[in-house]
Amino acid sequence: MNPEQSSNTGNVFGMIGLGTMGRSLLLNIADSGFPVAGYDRNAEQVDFLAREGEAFPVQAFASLPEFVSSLKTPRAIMMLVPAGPIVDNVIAEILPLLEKGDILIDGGNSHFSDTTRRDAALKEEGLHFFGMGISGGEEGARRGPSMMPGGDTEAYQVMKPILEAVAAKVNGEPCVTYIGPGAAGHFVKMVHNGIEYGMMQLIAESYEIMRKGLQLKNEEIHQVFARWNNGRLQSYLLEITRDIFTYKAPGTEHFHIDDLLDIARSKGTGKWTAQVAMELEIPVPTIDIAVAMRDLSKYKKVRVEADERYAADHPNAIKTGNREELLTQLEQAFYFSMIATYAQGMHLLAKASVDYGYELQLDQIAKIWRGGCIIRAAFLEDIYTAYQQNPKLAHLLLDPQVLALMNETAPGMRAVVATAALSGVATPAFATTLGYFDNFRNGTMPSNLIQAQRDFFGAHTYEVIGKEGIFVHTDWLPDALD
Ligand SMILES: NC(=O)C1=CN([C@@H]2O[C@H](COP(=O)(O)OP(=O)(O)OC[C@H]3O[C@@H](n4cnc5c(N)ncnc54)[C@H](OP(=O)(O)O)[C@@H]3O)[C@@H](O)[C@H]2O)C=CC1
Ligand SMILES: O=C(CO)[C@H](O)[C@H](O)COP(=O)(O)O
Repeated sequence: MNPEQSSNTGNVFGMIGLGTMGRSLLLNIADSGFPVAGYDRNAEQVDFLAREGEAFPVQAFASLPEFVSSLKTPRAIMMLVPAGPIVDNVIAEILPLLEKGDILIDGGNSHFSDTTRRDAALKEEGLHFFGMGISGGEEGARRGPSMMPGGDTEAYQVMKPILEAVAAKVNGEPCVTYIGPGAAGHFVKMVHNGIEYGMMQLIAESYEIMRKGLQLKNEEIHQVFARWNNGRLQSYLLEITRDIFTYKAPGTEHFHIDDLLDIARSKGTGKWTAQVAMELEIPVPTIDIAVAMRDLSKYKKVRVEADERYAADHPNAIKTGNREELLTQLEQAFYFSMIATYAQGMHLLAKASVDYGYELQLDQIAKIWRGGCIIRAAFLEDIYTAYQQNPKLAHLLLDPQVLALMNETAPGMRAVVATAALSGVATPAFATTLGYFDNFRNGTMPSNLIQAQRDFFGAHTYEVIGKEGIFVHTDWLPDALD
């Protein structure tokens, strides 16, 4: 570290990585009147910022030492570079240029275990480090994202005025709050993305029911999503989906959605959510199936071959005399599944809070997700209210208002899953979510049989009703070895 470079004047904030997110967030911060600096290893990005930032208090640098020297001390620097080893490389490059007391923020989608490791290593160097999830995509970063900072509280207090100024606002309140110690911010952002995966899969399955099952045209599908988004299902993801179904590429007469290959890519946050949920033994099946279906989508060649071989025996068109009735049921099924997906995510957060010591306040997390982020939705207001009323709520589905909504929408959910299954329309996320719910509300699961089987073949022992905590073994075939 180099103590020669201390300065009480200069830019109050610096950004490393001037791509989609970094440039947009930096311009947002500059928009609020803070003098800022940006650095990228890519000269084109530096030029782009210099051009776009002409009207703002922004300086763009192609040299890391010059960038660091331009910052007021203690320095506040955020990295918005691709997650993984690149973050470690950037830290290694910048460390010799920093002083004790400087603040380094990782605003990317880093895995929370990397953040835990970096937090410990940078503390040793006398730096204040914090991991912060940012959501909202390019437009959110530029106009107002939802931000999930965790880790060093001292650093958060320094950054708070800037973060609150640039965050999205709901009812005048900023969509940013201190999330918790260590890697809490990145953990919460990861679960946000897991919920995002679940919601996107449910929307895709609704599209499948409409286009293949009901054979609706894109204009009609647009109308349905528009109607949903005007009601209780209102959400950012439905809003953009509605608009996707009106877009025609310049010079073409057809809808662009029909040109897109049906292979869904991913950067990993959904998979990490599913992996961690299994580690923590929290069921998040809607998120699991969303990850699995993105994986299945990649097997295009095999799917096409299977389609040709199986198609005749598995028609997709839904034979219904009443299209409007099915669309009403679909709206209910979507709301039911949406609630269950958020409930799974909140359940995971509650467990991680205990096991990892994150001290999460679920009401505050729901509150900052109401605006700016990709999973913002009218229903987040209900989640916020539920955890405000009962911070110790064991599961969102036990909240009385949420319970009433689940009961009201369950008939539509059952009708959609049954109709789709009988017609051969693939709705794995809807079906899985219903199965999750039906076992969640099941006081006597058939798991006693699994225990009997485990004990039969492996002498794994089991508990007896009324004697929980005492494990016994039975010789299930007493005469077999005689
Ligand atoms: N895009 C989105 O909607 C969202 C992204 N995120 C997360 O934010 C982070 C950034 O994403 P995004 O802005 O989309 O990524 P981009 O790829 O658009 O931008 C990353 C920038 O970082 C630069 N970079 C890479 N390595 C270095 C380095 N060693 N030193 C300096 N600059 C470097 C890249 O330059 P080069 O072109 O040379 O590689 C590029 O300009 C990721 O972790 C992402 O997961 C979070 C929320 C939303
Ligand atoms: O964090 C985000 C939004 O909240 C990013 O857009 C994220 O990269 C999307 O995930 P994936 O690329 O895996 O679909």
